[in-house]
Amino acid sequence: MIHQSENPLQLPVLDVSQPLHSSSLSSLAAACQEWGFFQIINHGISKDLYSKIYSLSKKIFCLPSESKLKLGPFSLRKTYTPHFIASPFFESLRVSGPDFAASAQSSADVLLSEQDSEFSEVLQEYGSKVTELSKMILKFVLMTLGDGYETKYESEFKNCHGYLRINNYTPPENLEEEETEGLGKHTDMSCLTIVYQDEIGGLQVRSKDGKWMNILPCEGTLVVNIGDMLQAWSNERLRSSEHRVVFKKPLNRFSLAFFWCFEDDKVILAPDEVVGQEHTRIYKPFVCLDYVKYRESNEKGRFEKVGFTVKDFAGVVGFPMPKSENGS
Ligand SMILES: O=C(O)CCC(=O)C(=O)O
Ligand SMILES: [Fe+2]
Repeated sequence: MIHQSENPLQLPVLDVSQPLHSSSLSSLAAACQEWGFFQIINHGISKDLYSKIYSLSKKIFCLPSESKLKLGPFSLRKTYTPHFIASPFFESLRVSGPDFAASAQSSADVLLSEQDSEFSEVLQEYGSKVTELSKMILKFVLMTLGDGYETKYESEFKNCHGYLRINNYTPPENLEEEETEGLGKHTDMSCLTIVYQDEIGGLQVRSKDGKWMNILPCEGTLVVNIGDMLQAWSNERLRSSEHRVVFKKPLNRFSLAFFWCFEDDKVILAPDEVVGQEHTRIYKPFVCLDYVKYRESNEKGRFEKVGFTVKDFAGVVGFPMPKSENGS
């Protein structure tokens, strides 16, 4: 394991083509507790695959808004998030697994006139690869909890599923204010998120004492972060950190975020051995889909805004359940 040399944030870089050595495991454990973020290399996703997705997606994002809104939040498919929902400068397209090809094709069929299967083929390839990566990384993350925890994979995580969000950021025409947000601070709802960012940069993670730290792009490196589902399941031994995207320069940014999540009907409850005898349970058990709905049913929560986190939803102390949950 090597460390990124750029300032300011030094996240460990995990070589996922190698078995995990004990020194790597301890830096990974420290990063998962302190930042909830780390990076991976030798992951098998080529720049060429990313570039193909980039150019095909750009064709879609360049279409007029009226066309894209056929997939918008008020349409049947709801796969497109237009500008001004998460931020004025952000739009995204969702592609769901495990049949990424079918999901991508159904969006392409609505938007693109010429029949072409390339978009769905490249997304299937990307989706399958990042799914396998998620499984492997999740096992590594479980190992950071201690000996024997990787066995929890089979009993707890084998029904996880993933979806991809293709994110397109367009800066304001006059970028006067330094650090205009392209995507406001939020935590991810997932167990794990894997992000392929381009060379523009702008991704930041918030430290425990509230400082924004840059996660600089580095060719061949993907960013991995822990999401709320794993934070709750691990009784906060793994951290789901707030992060955001800012424009440092007036340049477009393009990223692929893959969310690896528990199945909808999973009851998330930290196992006793994860909680440990000397700790108290921080979360009440909750059904995964209820949390997703809680976030999505609320204007502020919908786009993963802080204030609608898993702790607000299921934290044990002083966090009332939302109205729909307690029947009032
Ligand atoms: O664009 C990025 O790098 C991050 C995107 C992100 O945080 C998200 O989609 O949840
Ligand atoms: Fe995120």
